[in-house]
Amino acid sequence: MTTTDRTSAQTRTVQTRDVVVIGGNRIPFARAHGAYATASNQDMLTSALNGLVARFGLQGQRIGSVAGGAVMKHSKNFNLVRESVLGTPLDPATPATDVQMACATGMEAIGSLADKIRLGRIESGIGAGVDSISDAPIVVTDALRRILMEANRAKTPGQRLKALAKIRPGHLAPQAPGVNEPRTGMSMGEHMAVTAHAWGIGRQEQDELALASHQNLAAAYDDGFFDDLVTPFKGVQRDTNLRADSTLEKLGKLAPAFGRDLGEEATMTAANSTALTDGASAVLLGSADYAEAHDLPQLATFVDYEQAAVDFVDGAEGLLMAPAYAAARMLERNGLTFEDFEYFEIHEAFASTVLAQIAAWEDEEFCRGKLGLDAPLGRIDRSRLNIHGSSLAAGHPFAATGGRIVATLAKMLHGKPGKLGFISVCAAGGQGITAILEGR
Ligand SMILES: CC(=O)SCCNC(=O)CCNC(=O)[C@H](O)C(C)(C)COP(=O)(O)OP(=O)(O)OC[C@H]1O[C@@H](n2cnc3c(N)ncnc32)[C@H](O)[C@@H]1OP(=O)(O)O
Repeated sequence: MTTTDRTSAQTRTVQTRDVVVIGGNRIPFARAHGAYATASNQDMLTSALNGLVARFGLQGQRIGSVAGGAVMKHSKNFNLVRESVLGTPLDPATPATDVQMACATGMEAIGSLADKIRLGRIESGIGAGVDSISDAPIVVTDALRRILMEANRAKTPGQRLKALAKIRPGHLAPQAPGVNEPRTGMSMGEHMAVTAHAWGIGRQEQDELALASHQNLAAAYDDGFFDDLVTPFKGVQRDTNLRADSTLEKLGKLAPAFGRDLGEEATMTAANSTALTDGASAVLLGSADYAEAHDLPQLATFVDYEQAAVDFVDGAEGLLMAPAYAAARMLERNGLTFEDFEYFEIHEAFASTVLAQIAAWEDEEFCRGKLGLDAPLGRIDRSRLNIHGSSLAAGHPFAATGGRIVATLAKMLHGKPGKLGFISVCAAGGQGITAILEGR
């Protein structure tokens, strides 16, 4: 495709080209405070990158750019991705960028790299993400922070002691880490409980979706689908959250975890919500020329992606509903409808997130009033949804989920030229990303 890029000084023609997904890799995801309790973000990300390097023979190569990040990050990890790259056999001249867009971090990293490749700025890129709940940074009180900074600036031992002597027991209370929205103080789960209730999403359908996620993921592992996508880490072979033996009956007995103030109408449990998880993923992208020159597979084309954000603070919209808007804009731009897609990968932040997005796309009033369409956006064929499992079963190490999804979908589309796959990932802050892949 050719586009004209006008600047004040000159007019130049920009040649854009296909971006191909070459393949992905991740470590198995592990429930928080479990198998990876002593692993850091850097340990996990380095391991996921090393797996990718080994799989595609990238040793010694200078990759155009590595972009990625973590949602929960220690301040010492200001250059997390660069430090992780330096722990791999990639050429140390490979630049790296830390990206952050909450649970859409991995998708944003991959999407922005795809744009750079499309424009010819780089030939290859690795989009990556990692998160550790087990190693979440613990924040101290403002008062203690100020005292420690003063002690740090002290020029003599006496000054340092004088500063430290100001510490009082009350200053030592740690601030517990949490997945709360700063503007509302509510957790993601509590926000989603409000949205699920507003959309009338029932307990049974949430439990069914959760059960299907576990069954599909277990089947995919058993069929060997993940043999080339997941490398063992710390002796773990499969995602530790996966429960192949779940039943609808067991799920139906669980007490509500969120929205308890709704009483009998509370529907969200530990099983139909994602578990707190540790893990990392990485995806290799390139121009078709790069893939050909290095004799690398071309699983799918990364066609397009779209960000959206909603105003959830005033309650006008659900916190995790931004992908509803991104999808409408992205489909319109590409002249597509849901009927054109072979597969749908919708991140299961909660079962109700998936179901509320689907309900919104089918709802005439929402689509006319909020999306500005003449009719509902369309139906999603549920037999094509998350067919190899998703976050409810695999777990959701926030920034690593985008890479898991892109690698899974690209592999599903491989050998199906022209077939399309749809991705939706919601994120904290009322944000979200959707994307389109096309089989090659
Ligand atoms: C943009 C986004 O992605 S937003 C999403 C961001 N992520 C989040 O907000 C994380 C949300 N999740 C959480 O906070 C936590 O996982 C919670 C609160 C839901 C649950 O936490 P916990 O209570 O520690 O969960 P736990 O694993 O102990 O499960 C509770 C019970 O449910 C049971 N259970 C959980 N899943 C299943 C299952 N699939 N099948 C059967 N039983 C299950 C457990 O066995 C446990 O039973 P027990 O009490 O008899 O031992």
